[in-house]
Amino acid sequence: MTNDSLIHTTIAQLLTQHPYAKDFFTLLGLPSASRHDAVDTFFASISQERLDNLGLSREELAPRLQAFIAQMEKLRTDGAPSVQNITLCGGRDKDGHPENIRLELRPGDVVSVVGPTGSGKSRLLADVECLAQGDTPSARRVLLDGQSPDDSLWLGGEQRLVAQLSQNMNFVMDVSVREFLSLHAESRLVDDIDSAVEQIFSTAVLLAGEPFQLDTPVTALSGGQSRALMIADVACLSASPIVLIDEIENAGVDRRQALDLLVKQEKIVLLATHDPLLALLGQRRLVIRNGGIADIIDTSDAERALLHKLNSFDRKFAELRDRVRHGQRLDFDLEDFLSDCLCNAQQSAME
Ligand SMILES: Nc1ncnc2c1ncn2[C@@H]1O[C@H](COP(=O)(O)OP(=O)(O)OP(=O)(O)O)[C@@H](O)[C@H]1O
Repeated sequence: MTNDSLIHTTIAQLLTQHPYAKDFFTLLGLPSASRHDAVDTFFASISQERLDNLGLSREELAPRLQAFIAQMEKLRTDGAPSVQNITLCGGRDKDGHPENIRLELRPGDVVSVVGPTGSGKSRLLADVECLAQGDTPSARRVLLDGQSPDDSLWLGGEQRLVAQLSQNMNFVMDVSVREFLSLHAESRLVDDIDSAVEQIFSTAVLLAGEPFQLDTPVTALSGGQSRALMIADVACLSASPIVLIDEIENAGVDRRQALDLLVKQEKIVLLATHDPLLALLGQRRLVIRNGGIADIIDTSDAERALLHKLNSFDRKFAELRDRVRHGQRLDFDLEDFLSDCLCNAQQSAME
């Protein structure tokens, strides 16, 4: 739309084509009665005092509106920032010893980050998050498509390359799950907000295992539900191609499904964990010792086969957790329980 045709159209028509322009008009103090006015009529009716408060001249309004629409359309059509690979270039450990690694990760890669408490797992995730360039305590560098990222990538907001899901997630907004998801979908300029909200919500409920409702206030969600909601949100809505997860074991989330979901979206996933089942879900694991990557272990076929069997043990343990959660006693025969576990494991190994 040219500047000229834009200012002669009615605000109502413009909002049908570009719903996000509502924010622009609201800032200028649009009363709902003015929606049937042409854009230029509305611009002419804005008081000089309001323009002075906003630091704008009347002549600037039309070009500003056009630039705003162009920028929003660009965001809408550009979609996710794309990355073919990231390269992690070693820095040094806590004693200053060099970390001799150069690790390339591609979309769909899941890498676990393992190591004792305090060894530096979170530091590694933080280095990826800030796209470190030798400027963090570990002196690591992160390259995007083989190059140092350029400054435009530190824009933040929704075009961010990296999404982080951390263990401590507290909502501070007093809104319902529906409002929270709608706001996010709106800010991502999603066309069909209701379907996006439904999709994220049903995925989150599946992951959480414990049902909640669309009108539940986000502040009333349990730790596991909040985490499930954020994982579903990142998987279904976030444009970020890199996802960092700091521990999902204690959150009552179906961890396997959560990871599968992220992998299907062709994200690069780095997952710090102490849990053997999660660690084995990655194609490889980075072993952190004293602040440095001490080893890189590729998950072997034997480990994958073991994981399959251990998962059936885990499902049996999940039944126990459920019983405890529902206030039941754990009075069962241990021998029977173990032979049940083994039988399931053998069955799943044959599938
Ligand atoms: N290479 C390094 N050089 C200097 N300091 C480091 C390095 N790696 C980690 N650290 C520092 O060591 C401390 C512990 O690291 P971090 O919190 O990453 O450990 P962690 O493995 O995530 O621990 P936890 O399992 O308890 O979450 C932090 O202060 C971190 O900044």
